[in-house]
Amino acid sequence: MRLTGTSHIGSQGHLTIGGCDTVELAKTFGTPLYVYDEALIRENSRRFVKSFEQSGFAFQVAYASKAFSCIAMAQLAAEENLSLDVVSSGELYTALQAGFPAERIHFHGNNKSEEELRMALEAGVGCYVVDNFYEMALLHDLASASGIQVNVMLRLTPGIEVHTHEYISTGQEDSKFGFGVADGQAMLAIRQALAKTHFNLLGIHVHIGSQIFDTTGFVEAIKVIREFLDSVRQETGYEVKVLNLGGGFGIRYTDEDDPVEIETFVETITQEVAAAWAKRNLPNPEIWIEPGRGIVGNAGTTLYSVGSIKQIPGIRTYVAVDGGMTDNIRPALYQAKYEALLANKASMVATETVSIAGKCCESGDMLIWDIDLPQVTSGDILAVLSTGAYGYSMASNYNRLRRPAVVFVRDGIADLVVERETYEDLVRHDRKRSVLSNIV
Ligand SMILES: Cc1ncc(COP(=O)(O)O)c(C=O)c1O
Ligand SMILES: N[C@@H](CCCC[NH3+])C(=O)O
Repeated sequence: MRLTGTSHIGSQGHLTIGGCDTVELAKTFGTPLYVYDEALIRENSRRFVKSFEQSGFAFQVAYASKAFSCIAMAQLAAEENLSLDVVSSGELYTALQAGFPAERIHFHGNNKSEEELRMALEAGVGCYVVDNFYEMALLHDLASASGIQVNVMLRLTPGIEVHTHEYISTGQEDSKFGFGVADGQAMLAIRQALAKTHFNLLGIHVHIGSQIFDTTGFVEAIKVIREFLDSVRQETGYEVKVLNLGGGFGIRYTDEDDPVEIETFVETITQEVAAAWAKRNLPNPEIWIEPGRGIVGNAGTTLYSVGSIKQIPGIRTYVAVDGGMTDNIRPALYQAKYEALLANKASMVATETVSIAGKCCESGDMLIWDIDLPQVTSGDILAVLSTGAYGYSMASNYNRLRRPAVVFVRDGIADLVVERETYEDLVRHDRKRSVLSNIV
């Protein structure tokens, strides 16, 4: 197991993150608890930014807030001079509450509603990544009614298959996202967008999928884009100012994962684009990317308390924790694998193989199958690593569990940035029946 960022095993044999003893964090804030290593979020952000700076390209690194959105995270992204990708009015609202500069917000999504677009227009969002013809017409009607000009990108489906889970693969032709390149929809979309007087067409966007380990898909996508843009230039004379290559940069969850480094992703992308644009005899475009997982994934750790332990002799030991699919749906949804350790026994050697079960009423609510741990006893604190992306953001109240709290840790200080939900929160929107039935 490799600990990342500021995580290490402290003198008491406890897991510490950001200078904080995680066993103490569990006592102070309760469990389950999401703990974020602030220094590592900043380091990941800076590695993306620095790699672009070294490339000489004009660029924007937009943090994809779907990976983990809360006010504190938007503040941190703003401090790191990142842009922000939002995909709903909820993510937009969160960013605005954090004081994130609207002009650095990019609005995504395959079904933005009129209400959401109005909210974005009012806020002065910096760019709309238009996904389909319905949205194009709606956005233009709203922009022209308000008499404003909006920056637009068109999301293309490049027809690329990447090696990742089918639920998080998005670049293939048969996808709900974007205008297909192969079927001619993308060319039609460019023509329509160019004809819209209230659009400033900045360029095109592609996002081929998530948790991608190598650069092949990006290289293929750039090739498809180059050929497409050559035809666009020939047919319309239009040339992009900005190329948005999306997110998807994979991280290491277990030893089975071997993603290339952030620097390699950025170097490959910039070199491929530079080579392609040199062939086209054109000055380099600006490049935008949208990493989510690559910024927060390995910076998050979830702490749980161990409760019941069930031994089925000769078969398996189930170690149940006080969370599960409600705070991390990824194992159930994508068969995602994680590493974990006992935070209070972090320097002890593993002596048994157990499986970590969640507390929900679903047999599929298993966080980890077959993990080697020191002798586990009820009351131990289990730390599941690399849960920073798509954990809290995909959390639910299934079985009426309360969503956990989130703390940012840094230099020995723990900052509570999202409170644990209360029982009152759970019934806040419930209403008692106002019409009583007379059926007895
Ligand atoms: C359009 C778009 N941009 C960015 C991302 C962020 O992806 P990741 O967290 O894999 O970097 C996603 C999610 O896959 C996405 O759909
Ligand atoms: N939720 C997915 C990533 C989806 C990215 C959104 N396009 C995951 O946990 O891996």
